[in-house]
Amino acid sequence: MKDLSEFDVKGRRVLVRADLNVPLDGDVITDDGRIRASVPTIRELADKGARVVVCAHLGRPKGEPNPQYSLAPVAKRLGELLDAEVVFAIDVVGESAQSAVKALQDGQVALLENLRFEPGEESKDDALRAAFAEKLAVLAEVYVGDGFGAVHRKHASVYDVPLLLPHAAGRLVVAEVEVLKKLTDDLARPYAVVLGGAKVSDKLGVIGNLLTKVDRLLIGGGMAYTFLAAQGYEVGQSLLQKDQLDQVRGFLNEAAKRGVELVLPVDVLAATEFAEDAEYEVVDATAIPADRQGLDIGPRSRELFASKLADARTVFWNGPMGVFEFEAFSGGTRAVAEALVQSEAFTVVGGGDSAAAVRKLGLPEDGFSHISTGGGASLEYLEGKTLPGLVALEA
Ligand SMILES: Nc1ncnc2c1ncn2[C@@H]1O[C@H](COP(=O)(O)OP(=O)(O)OP(=O)(O)O)[C@@H](O)[C@H]1O
Ligand SMILES: O=C(O)[C@H](O)COP(=O)(O)O
Repeated sequence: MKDLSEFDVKGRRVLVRADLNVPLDGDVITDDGRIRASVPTIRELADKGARVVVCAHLGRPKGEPNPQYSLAPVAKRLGELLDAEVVFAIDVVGESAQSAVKALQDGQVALLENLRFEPGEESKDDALRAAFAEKLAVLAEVYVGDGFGAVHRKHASVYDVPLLLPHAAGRLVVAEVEVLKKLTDDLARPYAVVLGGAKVSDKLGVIGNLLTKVDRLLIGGGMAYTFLAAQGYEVGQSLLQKDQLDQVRGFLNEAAKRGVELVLPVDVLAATEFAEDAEYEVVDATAIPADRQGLDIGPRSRELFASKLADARTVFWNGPMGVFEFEAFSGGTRAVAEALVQSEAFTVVGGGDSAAAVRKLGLPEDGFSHISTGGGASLEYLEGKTLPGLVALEA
């Protein structure tokens, strides 16, 4: 990948694809980690006199404008972190974007509205994506790929635009790849991977390959219920990926065959509803009442997971163990995070919400070897998949 210092950017329009997909409560950013992580590249370009055009996505608005997913609060926060004005375009490639870019002076920064307001961004139709990519590409003369959390997506701004413009990798992408490489090369064993979170269908896909690499796989969070259901247990109203039950049964067999220890929760906090103040009880993971949903792993599972992490020498963790945003259901995530902080292993946490959880729970960031901005992206990297955003930067 080309380094961005290989380009003379002074006076040139540089399109930076960042991952600014931060958690929001209304229009309040609850964790600005991904914005902070994007600052070094943007600042370096601005300091060198580039006219910096930042583009990014937020949430999954499905190809049409939706004020709930506007990047406006992110533009404000980015400006505060840069200590400079960030001009916000209220569309992606329309009049507002074009005039904002045209008006940029050397060293100034603009942020375009959410890329996913445009149907071309995520389209599986190559021609539609290419047409949108053209519109983005004309806004700039150079492309810098720095949205590590999105490099696993074959989206216009990640994959097609760098093929149209001279391109370089940003500082964040370079740093992330450097650390994650250590987890694919010569790693110290036992190697444990902890998976949780809510993007169950996305992340179940990586398990097949992970089983060829890890010694232990711990499954918590929203992921766990499809595994429990695959073993024939009732999971009530918990997150469940019904169409992937057969696939999960295959993983259970494969793990047994390969001697990979697959660790599932033995108890869960079963709540009456998805709410901060929901009533709940601790139940065996094999006996979740039909009208309840598991919102966190239970106390015995916390101990079990911590014990399985205690002697690991390499640990990768993606996805909270429960709905950590609700105090009552944050215990499992805290237990795993604390186990990693106490461990002497090489520990990597990946994912927007996982990293946010570490900070929200007040754990020291330097208690981990690396906190990655990528969840799905780092998992797919570890799985050995070729990632479209990296392929494009290497071209
Ligand atoms: N049992 C559960 N039921 C419902 N939601 C859950 C459960 N456990 C965890 N979650 C939710 O999972 C979300 C995080 O999942 P996600 O897969 O997006 O992780 P991530 O670390 O952000 O990774 P990525 O960067 O790929 O998005 C949190 O908002 C959390 O509340
Ligand atoms: O949160 C993430 O993992 C990245 O920003 C990618 O988002 P996505 O899973 O909605 O593509």
